[in-house]
Amino acid sequence: MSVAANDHDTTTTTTNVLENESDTMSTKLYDAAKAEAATVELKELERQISLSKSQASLGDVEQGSIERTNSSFMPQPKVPMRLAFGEVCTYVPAQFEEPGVLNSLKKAGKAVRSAFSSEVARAPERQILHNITGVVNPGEVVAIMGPSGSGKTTFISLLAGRNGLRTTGTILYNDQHKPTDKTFKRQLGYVSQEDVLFEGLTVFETLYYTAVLRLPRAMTDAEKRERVDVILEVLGISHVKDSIVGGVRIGRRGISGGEKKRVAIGQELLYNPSVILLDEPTSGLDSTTALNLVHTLHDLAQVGNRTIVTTIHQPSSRIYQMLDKLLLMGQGHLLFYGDASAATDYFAEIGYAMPYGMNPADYFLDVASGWSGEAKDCGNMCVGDPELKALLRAIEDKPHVKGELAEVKLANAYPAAEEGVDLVDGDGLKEAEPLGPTYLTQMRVICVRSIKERRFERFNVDSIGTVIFMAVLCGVLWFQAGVGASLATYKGAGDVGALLFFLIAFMSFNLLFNSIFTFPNEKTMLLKERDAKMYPISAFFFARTLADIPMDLAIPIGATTVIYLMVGLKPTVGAFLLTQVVVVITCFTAASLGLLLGAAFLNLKRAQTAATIVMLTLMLTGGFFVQNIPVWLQWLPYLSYMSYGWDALLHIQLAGRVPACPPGEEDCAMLNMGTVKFDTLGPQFGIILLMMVVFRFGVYLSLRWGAKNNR
Ligand SMILES: Nc1ncnc2c1ncn2[C@@H]1O[C@H](COP(=O)(O)OP(=O)(O)OP(=O)(O)O)[C@@H](O)[C@H]1O
Repeated sequence: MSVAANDHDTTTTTTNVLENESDTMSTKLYDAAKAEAATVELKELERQISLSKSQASLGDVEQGSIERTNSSFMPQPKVPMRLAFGEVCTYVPAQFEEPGVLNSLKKAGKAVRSAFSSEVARAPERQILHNITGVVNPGEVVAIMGPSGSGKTTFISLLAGRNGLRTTGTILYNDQHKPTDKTFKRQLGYVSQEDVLFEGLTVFETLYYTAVLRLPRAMTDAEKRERVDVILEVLGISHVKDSIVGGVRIGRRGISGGEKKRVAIGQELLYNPSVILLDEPTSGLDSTTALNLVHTLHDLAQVGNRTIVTTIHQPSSRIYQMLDKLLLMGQGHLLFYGDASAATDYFAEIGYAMPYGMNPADYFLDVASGWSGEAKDCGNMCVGDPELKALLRAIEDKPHVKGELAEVKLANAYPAAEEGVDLVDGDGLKEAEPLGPTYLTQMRVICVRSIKERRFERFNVDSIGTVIFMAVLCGVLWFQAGVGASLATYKGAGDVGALLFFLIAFMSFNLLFNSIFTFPNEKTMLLKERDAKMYPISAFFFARTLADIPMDLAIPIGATTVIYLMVGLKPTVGAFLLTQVVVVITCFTAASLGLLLGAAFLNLKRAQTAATIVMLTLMLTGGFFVQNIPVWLQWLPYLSYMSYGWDALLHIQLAGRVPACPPGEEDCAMLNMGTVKFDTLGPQFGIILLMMVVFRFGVYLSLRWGAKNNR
């Protein structure tokens, strides 16, 4: 069987690490029971695979060019979900809101004013969804169609609970779960329009890591791998399982656009959700690939009793025939909701008969665009289009309301479950929800995944090359400047002081500017995985911190060793080790500051600008360049971690080795070296470490609250 556990060299190490994790006794007992259940499920799967493969080959013959999918061997979701949405209206600000601090202050001011006034002041808004109502039953595939800008993405993201716009009306699953409920979100599979994938991972790794993060801890590693193989089979991407995803960021081509889309769908299918919501899964695909994909969705809905809603741009007539229900939208209005096969008759009834031989999907898009068959100056998207108004009037006069839509009114009557409040578990959802991976597993997977994802990144190679070049250049320029004889003069001591400042400044520059990339680059992935409640933000934070440690250690230690030997700094083991420790903790503090700026802005351009300003300020006030700082700015050097690092290095390398000062000029040796603030090393270490902890805590807070507001 092709889904038997395979050797995957790249993931074996991780697996071993993950397998070794020890849990508590009670968890083990629970796991054992679950594992038994999972084994039975897998055996059943194996039986179904062979059955369905023979059916699939029959299907190939029957359908000619259409490749039949093997979705029937996917395990069935435990709780079928009926989706009901009633009178959904959504509003956006009528005007673009200028981002920035000033605007935020203005908004805060307005909020305070309105809190004290009886009138509720609301900024002018534009309504983008108008009373969207309908019911989707388990086993159905509903296609949301409409011209560009008609509100498809807005609506499907509302169904997925991933849209923060002001919305009225009701969206309920099984008449009780709101899509935004934290406990329920995991039941929803949502595939967004953009492919949010790690470009540096292979297809198998992408799905495997998602499996470990999403599937119950009771499943063994082999079972998770088998599940991944099943998904690869179902989606027809087994042949690219060891290819990298690829993309612009890593500068490598990988799998095709259609394959990427299927990997994204696979990530959602892995945990076998009852509801799958897809935003334009067929865009960019050729018609046959698109047909195959819709065919797979259709199978998944029918075989597994899943509820599937997908937006679709311009389906071919063959795809259209495969849809169960059509939800047609035009400028945010619901134009039709019901059996896709009944749409043509309905539009003919209200005076919009489809011309003979036309693809119904094309015709409905024309109708929804307010197209009357003649070209207009403003194209087909005129606001207040008279044709669209006429259509809406005709629909209002003779609505296509089936009996089940009346049920939505009932759904409206249900009190919506408040977020965070325990659900009345009428459909057994809670019993169906097994324990996810442990915190330690989450951290390990995110950490290993980050290290693997970055294996293609050029900037690592570039930055190592830059550091080695600069270290050798320093060694040449200050060659043997640190030997005892050179230190016999104030000038010689000053030279070494300058080198030590350069060492601290250069090393921390390098790490700070490398680390500001971390979070802006992973922002979309973090938001996606956070939305799916895959792990707490702290697991991501600790894992990313761990993943950075090898590089953050290797670069400074390597460069400092080269410089130390070439310059001939203090030749004792103690001094060498202390110098390394000072450089490393200063670099960690700089990296923490870089992470903080990246996490606070989550926007590379702005983070880079902020980093340049902060870094230059810290450098100028670090004590080397300016000694007579204006009184009102004299607090600044105390914020410069560079000044503490440099101070510590001066102490280690020069204390007691420079010539004695003439009477009355006790500070002469440090004349060009700022002011040595402490006679011992402890306070410098303490302050740098404290700064590091504060910056890291800031990173955590920024990720926790910042990510939500940076969509
Ligand atoms: N956050 C927002 N702020 C302002 N306007 C918005 C916002 N979200 C959606 N809109 C507006 O709502 C309307 C519907 O947008 P939506 O993206 O849902 O359309 P769509 O049918 O998915 O379009 P397309 O097929 O081109 O993706 C558009 O006019 C869009 O400009």
